[in-house]
Amino acid sequence: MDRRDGDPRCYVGAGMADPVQHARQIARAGHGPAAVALLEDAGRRGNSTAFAELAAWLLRGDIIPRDVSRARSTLRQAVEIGHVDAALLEVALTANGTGAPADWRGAFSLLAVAARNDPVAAQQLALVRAMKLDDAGYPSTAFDIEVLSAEPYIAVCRGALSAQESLHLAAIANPLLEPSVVVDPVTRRPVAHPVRSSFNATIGPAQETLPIAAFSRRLEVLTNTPLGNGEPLQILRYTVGQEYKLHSDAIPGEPNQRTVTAITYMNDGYDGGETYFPSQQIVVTPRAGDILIFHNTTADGVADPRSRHAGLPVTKGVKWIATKWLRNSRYNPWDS
Ligand SMILES: O=C(O)CCC(=O)C(=O)O
Ligand SMILES: [Fe+2]
Repeated sequence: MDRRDGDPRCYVGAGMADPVQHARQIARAGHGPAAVALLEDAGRRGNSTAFAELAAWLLRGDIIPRDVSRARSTLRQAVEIGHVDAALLEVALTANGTGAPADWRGAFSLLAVAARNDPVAAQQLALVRAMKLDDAGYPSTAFDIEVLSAEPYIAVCRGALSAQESLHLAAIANPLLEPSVVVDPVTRRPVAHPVRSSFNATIGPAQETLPIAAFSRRLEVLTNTPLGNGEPLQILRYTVGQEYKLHSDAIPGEPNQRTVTAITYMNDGYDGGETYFPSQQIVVTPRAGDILIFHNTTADGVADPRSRHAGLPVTKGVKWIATKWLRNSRYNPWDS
């Protein structure tokens, strides 16, 4: 590597071919402000990827300090000069209220604009158009809920996710799948553990497409829990032999407890994989589109051992679910 690689003066205005690569190099060498200046300059010259890259840095906060409202304005600049992925990211942040209040109608309009040129955006728009929603993206029709147990509360809502919506969730999650982890009770950090042998993907706020944002609002209604209390959606995939052994979704000693869980069965046609609550002797057989909702804590907020549950081993085929853990109070999804 050239000795001068770390010196920003060698790059700014040096006319090198790919300003994004150069900005990354400069940033890695510890010259964040020079890297930002390089991206801004390239963006102003019409390089939409440079603006999109800068917006990503501002959102992540790893290279330069996080600044979500500046990320939003930088993203706007990237979209204005035609960056298609930035357009979808802008939709996600507009709908979930990152850097500005959540604005469903604004997000829908942005997606409609993006859909004119981008088939991926067009497909997402068609999915949202097929939903029955109000002006804020909430379901405009009621869902029937079948209560399986009053105490602890365990209930099922049948047919609450369409096959197209399920495919969309799987398509977004598939490239993000990695071995599942659990929260370490001592360090509170995610760690691999034999209790949970599935693969999973976290759909963070930057990956939350408009169909997924609508789905989150549906879960808010079904769980009677504010949207802002939800952790990012987890998509889990279990192959033969994989399982989630008996556990509580509540986290020991956590002040902002996981009070409610919503598990959406994305497919069926596999063997095994039932969700089992031993203390209630309840076995829920997964059916594509059904949503299982249960409370993990008692009314006074402590972990309820009666809602301990397991995802039994899959014995044939592949099981896909979407799990939403909802907290007692607001949860910052960027913490995940
Ligand atoms: O796979 C299942 O049926 C249970 C999943 C589960 O317990 C969870 O995601 O918290
Ligand atoms: Fe669980």
